Amino acid sequence: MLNVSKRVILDFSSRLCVFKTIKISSRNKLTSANVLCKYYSTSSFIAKNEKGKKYENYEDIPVENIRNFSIIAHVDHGKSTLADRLLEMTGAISQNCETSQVLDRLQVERERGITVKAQTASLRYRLNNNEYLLNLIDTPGHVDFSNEVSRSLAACQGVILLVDANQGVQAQTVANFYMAFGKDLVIIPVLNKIDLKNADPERVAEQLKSLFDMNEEDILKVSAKLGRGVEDVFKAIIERLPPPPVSRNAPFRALLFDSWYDRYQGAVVLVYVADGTVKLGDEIVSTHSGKSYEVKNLGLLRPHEEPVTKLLAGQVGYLTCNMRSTQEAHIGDTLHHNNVSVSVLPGFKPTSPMVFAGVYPMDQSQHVTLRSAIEKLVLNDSAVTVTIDSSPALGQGWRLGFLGLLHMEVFNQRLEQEYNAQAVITAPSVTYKAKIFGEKNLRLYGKEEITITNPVNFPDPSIVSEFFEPMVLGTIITPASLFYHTTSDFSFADKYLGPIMSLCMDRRGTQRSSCNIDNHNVMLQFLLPLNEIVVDFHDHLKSVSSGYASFDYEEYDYIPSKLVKLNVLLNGNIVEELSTVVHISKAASMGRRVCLKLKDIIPRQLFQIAIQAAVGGKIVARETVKAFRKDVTAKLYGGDVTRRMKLLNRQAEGKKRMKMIANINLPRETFIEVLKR
Ligand SMILES: Nc1nc2c(ncn2[C@@H]2O[C@H](COP(=O)(O)OP(=O)(O)OP(=O)(O)O)[C@@H](O)[C@H]2O)c(=O)[nH]1
Repeated sequence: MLNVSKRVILDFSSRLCVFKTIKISSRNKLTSANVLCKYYSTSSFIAKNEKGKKYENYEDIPVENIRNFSIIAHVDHGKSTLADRLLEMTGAISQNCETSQVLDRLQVERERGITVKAQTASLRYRLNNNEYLLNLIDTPGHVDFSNEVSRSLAACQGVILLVDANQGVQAQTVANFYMAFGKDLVIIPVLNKIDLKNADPERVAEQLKSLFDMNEEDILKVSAKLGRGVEDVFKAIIERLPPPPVSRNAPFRALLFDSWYDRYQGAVVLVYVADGTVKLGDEIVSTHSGKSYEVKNLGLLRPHEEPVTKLLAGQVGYLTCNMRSTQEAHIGDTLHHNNVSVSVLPGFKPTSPMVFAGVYPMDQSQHVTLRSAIEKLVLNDSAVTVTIDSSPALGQGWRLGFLGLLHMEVFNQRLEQEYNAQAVITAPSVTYKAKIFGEKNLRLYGKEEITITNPVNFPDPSIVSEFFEPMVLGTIITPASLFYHTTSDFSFADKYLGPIMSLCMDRRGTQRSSCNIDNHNVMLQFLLPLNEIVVDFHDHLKSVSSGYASFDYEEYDYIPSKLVKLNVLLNGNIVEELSTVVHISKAASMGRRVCLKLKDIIPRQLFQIAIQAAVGGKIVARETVKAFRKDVTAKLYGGDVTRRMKLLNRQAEGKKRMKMIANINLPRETFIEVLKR
């Protein structure tokens, strides 16, 4: 029966279908009895250990007293704040701890107020005289980091689905719910921020009931900020979540689900011990690479590193074993003892980068520094793909693949802040495909269908029979009022709905479905070209909806599309780094916008700069940056007009020479800025 609901999720690309099917099946008592009850269940898993026993070591805590869980939520719904409260209430951090959001350790996370990297903390908690080890895995909320969420869930048996009681269910909440539901995890629904004046927990609970078939009595209401109701969260974790399904007597095997780089220890890997025990000095093997290592350090994160001598089944902890290169710590790998065969744990679907951009050193003398910074950062952020690239203007560099634009910006910021490496990042582009024809061309490319990750490699359209571009299925949740004109006819009339629809249409979107999730909120689904949403779609959506609409997307497919390469020319020279691939219908408007943007960004120089946008040989837009005028005749006191002309002619000649040899300096931000609308 579990398979019924899982298949439903896989079979239907539209989430709306999923909602309906789950509802139908639960009505038919198909899933309600077996699947849905998992997160409604209040049957106790409380361990029957000796009452009142306090364990001295983590090793003494039996598997029945371990719970592995994650907090998932839409961005800013309060995951990190709730994590702070859980840490405080278990004594892992002190109550007057200066820095809030303890698990948001990166500088970029604190500055931007977002979680980028999933963090872990092992908490000791006492309930009814029993001591428990609760492993909390904090996850990021932004859609660009959903790979971190999915990895964290692999080590968990349940999740806290946190929803802001003021904002209600958002697009990411829906995505997160289905991610956890698809993995068959126990889901504890928690409404947060009930202290807010505008909080409406009843309305949000209704949304959870109507969208996910949840029971009113299972929904917890808390204020993570004030700590109100947080005790109930602990209780629910212990009572509703099962202990990890592991065996301490079986041979050791562990899932490697995260890693980071430490200057002194090399790669530190985070593991979930699925069976057996691993001790300091043990010889372990990576199933992925077949390499063997000696275990050097073991420990739990509380959330600071606390060394232990062994890690036991059910525990989540860190391990170092002299893994040096970035490739060695393979996310999703199974580690086991040398010469002991074990079955491999299910890994993860490799994440595919959505956005590609060139990364170059500010000048070639910084190449080595930047290379080592990228290598180290990639170890912490395995979603980034790296290939070597070079550009006539920027020299030797790399082409990096990211999960989205925020991911790219965060990567760049981390390069600067954590590794002091300055980089120039070129205009981001998505991956296109093209079908080549002609025997000679097929021989040249070696295959019929080629992938284009860099506009520089855009093939000549005369040898291409068809181009393809990637599409995504976008889900938007926005407030809207429902007005009934007559009993049989109704229509939406709302100040946000219209602008959102036109934004999606403008981005070449096609509407797939719409449904109202309660009397105030509508969920829309659009098929959108990925290229149209990577750069600034989210910002525009927020601005047309006064910040209320939320957006999430999932990969869809490649569809045939009329694509062209838009070149940017400065004084007649193509600047390849600014080239983009666009839909033919957008070439002229995009060209105009890019030219206008460049006109604003490029500083005025002593000579005139012609900015042009061209498709093939056709100029589609042009702007001019006027030269600075220097009054070379200022020092003349009267005198003959020929003297004046002589000075002006000399100046004109100088300018002409300068234009020919001029190397126009573009500010670093240019490459990303020009693409924003
Ligand atoms: N009033 C009120 N504010 C809260 C509560 N919980 C969190 N906040 C505030 O909501 C904002 C976002 O909280 P975070 O904990 O950073 O949210 P998050 O979900 O971790 O955000 P991301 O890491 O970006 O996904 C912060 O300003 C918090 O102070 C609450 O219970 N009540």
